[in-house]
Amino acid sequence: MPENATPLLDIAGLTKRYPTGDLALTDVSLRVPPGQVMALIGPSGAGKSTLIRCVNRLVEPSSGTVVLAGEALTTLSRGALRRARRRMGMIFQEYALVERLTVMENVLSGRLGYTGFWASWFRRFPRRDVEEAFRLLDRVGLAHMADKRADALSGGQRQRVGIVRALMQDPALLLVDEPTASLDPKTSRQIMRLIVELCEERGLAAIINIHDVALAQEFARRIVGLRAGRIVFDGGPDTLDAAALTSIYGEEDWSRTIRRLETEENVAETVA
Ligand SMILES: Nc1ncnc2c1ncn2[C@@H]1O[C@H](COP(=O)(O)OP(=O)(O)OP(=O)(O)O)[C@@H](O)[C@H]1O
Repeated sequence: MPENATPLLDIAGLTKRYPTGDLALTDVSLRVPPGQVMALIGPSGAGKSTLIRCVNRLVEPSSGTVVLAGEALTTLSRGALRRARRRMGMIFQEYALVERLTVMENVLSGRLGYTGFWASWFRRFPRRDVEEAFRLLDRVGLAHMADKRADALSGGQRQRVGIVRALMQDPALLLVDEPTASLDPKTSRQIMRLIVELCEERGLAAIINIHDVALAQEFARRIVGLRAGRIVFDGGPDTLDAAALTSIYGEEDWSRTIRRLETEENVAETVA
């Protein structure tokens, strides 16, 4: 990013110490320009989830600042934070769908930050929200599942619903926490491809916490490596070589990990 470009997200000097004494993040600074899809990698316990959750204050930072589109999130009151969170769509590993509700109801719950509580309670969503939900479900190949209960879906389908629900918020930034952790390799690639395509289509930035280095390399334009709560790598996917991987994960034989992926799959071909 050019020095003078205004970032969408500007994290400066972020430190998080949990009440248990665990120091999860130390002085992390990171700027994400609009529309950039960034992968966050690092060993277990490096602080990836903590960093993502400090951005929308699901976890309260101990010190440092998080600024989204010019607004300092770290000092917002509860009400103001609730409004600011509309601009950040969160996608979780475990889908976090309400099992007994339909796909459509789960998707529309993405509008809860906009629709009043009682209107939501009585499921009175504006017509344009319902239309947008159908459009997005169609985009991810799930329009025919709108009336199915969430507990009838496969893992890949659930993650697609989670993605659509996050998009219903009309966010500027997606915070994605291990989106493929419970999925098979083929479905994982389809989900990553879908997230990246949707970000491109909608000019969305994303921070994707992902364990799979090959997937990160294939789909993200920028890779940030965390180790023990500090950023130790920040560069393009092509610069993630054995030395960089060693700095993130420690000594290991990386020759198999950094092989190029051989096959291209067509995400449109199957709805997982
Ligand atoms: N709620 C919590 N209370 C206390 N310590 C925590 C809490 N959550 C995380 N930690 C600690 O903070 C550090 C970073 O954890 P975090 O979950 O952010 O790492 P991670 O890189 O996302 O790991 P993983 O890849 O295994 O999910 C770890 O030492 C962890 O034990």
